[in-house]
Amino acid sequence: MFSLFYGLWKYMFSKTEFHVLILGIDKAGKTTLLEKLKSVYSNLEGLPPDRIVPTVGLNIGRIEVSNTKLVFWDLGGQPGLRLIWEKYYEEAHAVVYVIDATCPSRFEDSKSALEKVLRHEDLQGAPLLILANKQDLNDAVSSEELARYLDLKKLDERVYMFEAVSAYDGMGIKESVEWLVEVMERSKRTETLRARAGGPASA
Ligand SMILES: Nc1nc2c(ncn2[C@@H]2O[C@H](COP(=O)(O)OP(=O)(O)OP(=O)(O)O)[C@@H](O)[C@H]2O)c(=O)[nH]1
Ligand SMILES: [Mg+2]
Repeated sequence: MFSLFYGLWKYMFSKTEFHVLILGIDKAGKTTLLEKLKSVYSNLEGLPPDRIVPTVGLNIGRIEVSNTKLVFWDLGGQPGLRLIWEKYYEEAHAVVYVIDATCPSRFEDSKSALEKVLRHEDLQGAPLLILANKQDLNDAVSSEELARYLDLKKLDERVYMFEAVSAYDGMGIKESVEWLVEVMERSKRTETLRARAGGPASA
């Protein structure tokens, strides 16, 4: 009996936890963004940019926003490491796709890597936030320009947004996180993941 009440109590009062996958090609600024998120939303001081090295494994960052826990998974974007991305798709509630907005010569690479992500069936229905990063630099293209450059097809049914950010000065970070929380809370994808984990289909 106690365990039944405890289970119910835990279900009602424990905070929802969402998994957010941070993807993008190498040097887009994913890890710098993760460290910025930690600095903005937790007491922990994130690593300064000059101490961040290219990612080979997985970096994890946990933050809390109102009553919601977010767990960010940051993976390496070098070509040989992109094969690992799909191992994390099944458990992800949403995807943040980071693009270096100052580097048009790599937009094509970014676009094809993103299209491959979107084609994967394990990510069906996952909300997508595309970040035009490095806005602190003069030559960064805006989020609208980036959207035009990418000209993504296949976004039809997906909930998505483009946002201009800077992982250095924090521009656009709060708007991004607010959007993510809002869409994940009411996404069909979240219901599906909850049902798979054995919880009620909606809360
Ligand atoms: N000016 C500026 N530079 C940035 C910003 N974000 C990242 N950088 C720089 O871009 C470079 C790559 O940043 P990382 O965070 O390591 O990139 P990444 O996407 O994690 O790269 P991989 O781990 O190799 O996939 C570093 O020199 C960063 O300091 C930004 O918002 N503004
Ligand atoms: Mg990295």
